[in-house]
Amino acid sequence: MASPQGSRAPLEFGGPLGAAVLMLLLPATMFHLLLVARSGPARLLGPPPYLPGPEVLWSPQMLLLWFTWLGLQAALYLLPAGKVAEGQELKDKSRLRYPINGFQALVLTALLVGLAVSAGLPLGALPEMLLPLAFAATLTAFIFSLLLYLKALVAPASALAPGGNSGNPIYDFFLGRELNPRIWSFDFKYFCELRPGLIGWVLINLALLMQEAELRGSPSLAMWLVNGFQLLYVGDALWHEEAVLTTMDITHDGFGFMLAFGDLAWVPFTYSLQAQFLLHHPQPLGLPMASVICVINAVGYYIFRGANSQKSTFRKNPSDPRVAGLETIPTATGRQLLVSGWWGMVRHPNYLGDLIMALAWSLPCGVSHLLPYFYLLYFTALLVHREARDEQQCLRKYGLAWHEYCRRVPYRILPYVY
Ligand SMILES: NC(=O)C1=CN([C@@H]2O[C@H](COP(=O)(O)OP(=O)(O)OC[C@H]3O[C@@H](n4cnc5c(N)ncnc54)[C@H](OP(=O)(O)O)[C@@H]3O)[C@@H](O)[C@H]2O)C=CC1
Ligand SMILES: CC(C)CCC[C@@H](C)[C@H]1CC=C2C3=C(CC[C@@]21C)[C@@]1(C)CC[C@H](O)C[C@@H]1CC3
Repeated sequence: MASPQGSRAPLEFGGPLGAAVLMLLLPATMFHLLLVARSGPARLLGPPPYLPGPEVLWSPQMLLLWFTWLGLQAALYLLPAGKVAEGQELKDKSRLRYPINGFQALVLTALLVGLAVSAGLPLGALPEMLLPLAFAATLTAFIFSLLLYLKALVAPASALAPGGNSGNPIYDFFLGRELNPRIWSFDFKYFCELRPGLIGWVLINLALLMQEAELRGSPSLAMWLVNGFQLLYVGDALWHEEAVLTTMDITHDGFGFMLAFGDLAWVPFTYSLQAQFLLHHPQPLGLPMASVICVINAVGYYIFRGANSQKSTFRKNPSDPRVAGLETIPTATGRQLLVSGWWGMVRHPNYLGDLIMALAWSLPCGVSHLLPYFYLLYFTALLVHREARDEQQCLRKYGLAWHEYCRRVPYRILPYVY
């Protein structure tokens, strides 16, 4: 089948075989991590301590809890709080509208959870429920992706994504066929990208901190750091929610298993791995080392936020005094590319900042185990692959001007190395 533009889009992620392997490997990896994080040896590459049977994974109560969580986040999404933003222009020249109230959703969730805990909700019991909850999230992702695939069968061609319409059902199920699947104004991809998973990640971290306090009298310094750093990251993402409207996930990728599983299951249950590890493997951390780690996180955040804000300020208004003095390359599309400031240092300064923060999230867990460094390893692979995909898209968009940018800024993520 031809892509919506009329020409075949190149297959990504290793084509149908790659997609099939990833659909098995990603959930298996997530369950492996959940199991080994609580095991004594906590070996990333060793076998899991046991294979959980259906009685451990399947629980109607946990399924209900999971749907209550999704329902709460959906209700907060629909609250008429905050502004409404327009997305990028679509092929038919229209623009979709999106509510920008993710930060309010985070604050309201915190208030509701605070109230529930003071009324006796045992949040510290959540760590014991991670396996059945992760199973419920994975099942939801599979069923949801199937429904999205079926919905795309009746969607107009103009609603299809450039990538996930190869005609191969496995590949298209994985990548997602429809670009912005919606029911009325409820945008499924945008909702999933930022709300249930990211806020769920923070909530799981908090539950692990409370459980540690129950077990050991008070949370450890390492646990405080991991919770603080990751809360900053999630708070920042929701505060700058509008920026997600220009990411390739929203503008280019369809909504299929990759993003449904990534957003709903992978993010909350694997991104909380460091806090899971710390609950079961307490690590001594002195103030001098903690201070060094805080500085590393601050440097990473400074680069990440500086680069992201510089680009979004420039894209909104190139004459803004904060960016007007920067050097640019004109492109045939009428848009310009920044070639000085953060975007003159490497072609993806925001990825560099993100990776430095990833290192700071693992360091509180010490160096005795590889397991807490899983996020750093996975994230490096994800960003290297993502950078290559973005590069291809920019080459198609900007042609010669992109070649000129690559000549002027030769390094992709790490200056003088890569
Ligand atoms: N924690 C996680 O799991 C993940 C985090 N992230 C983070 O999310 C954020 C968004 O990442 P992502 O969506 O991948 O991409 P970017 O925010 O880096 O956006 C890439 C786009 O920026 C524009 N651009 C590239 N170079 C220039 C330039 N020199 N001047 C002006 N514009 C330029 C191009 O789009 P155009 O020209 O059309 O504007 C390009 O397609 C990043 O900070 C990343 O680290 C991303 C993925 C996963
Ligand atoms: C499991 C798969 C291999 C890949 C799944 C990818 C998803 C987990 C990520 C794709 C893009 C993401 C973005 C973010 C979180 C992870 C996913 C959903 C952010 C929201 C993280 C915070 C940043 O400030 C913005 C990011 C946008 C992209």
